[in-house]
Amino acid sequence: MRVGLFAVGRLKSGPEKDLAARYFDRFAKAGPAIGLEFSRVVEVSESRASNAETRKREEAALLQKTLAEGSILILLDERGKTLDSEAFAKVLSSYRDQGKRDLMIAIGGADGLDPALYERADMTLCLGKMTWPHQLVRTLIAEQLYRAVTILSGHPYHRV
Ligand SMILES: C[S@@+](CC[C@H](N)C(=O)[O-])C[C@H]1O[C@@H](n2cnc3c(N)ncnc32)[C@H](O)[C@@H]1O
Repeated sequence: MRVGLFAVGRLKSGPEKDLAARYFDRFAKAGPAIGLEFSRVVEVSESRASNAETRKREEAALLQKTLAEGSILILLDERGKTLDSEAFAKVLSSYRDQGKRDLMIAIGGADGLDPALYERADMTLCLGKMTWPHQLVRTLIAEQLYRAVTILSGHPYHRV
């Protein structure tokens, strides 16, 4: 199963971008052995429309364009479902075992994500009840993807 990320908001070169890239790279190297491949990071600029509803709708349209048919869509949202790392790993392996080909994880911009996406989404995932800036969210989810691979492959990176 191919796993990708859609992010509203571009990361400038710098430590946040480097750290996220480091975990995506580790995921890309370790994932194929257990049937998880890194597909891509799609980042789009925040819409410049004058009201939040329009901005979110425009950003959602860009996300919809990137979704392959039948893709699993996971939205990141502080009001979503909280999972521990083992449970998140199980979610990924369960979609993989169902034969899903693509999974996309989406991070919203300053306004959050468009309500229509919540109807389309397979899951809304919370990375803690506090609100994080999108730059940090990218690194957090990249690390959890890599951690999930280590959990599923029995690698000692993950210890409890
Ligand atoms: C700065 S936040 C936007 C907050 C916005 N006020 C909202 O209501 O969604 C940017 C994005 O980061 C992600 N995000 C921030 N905190 C999060 C958390 N605790 N768990 C999951 N995703 C989070 C979400 O995708 C959110 O759309």
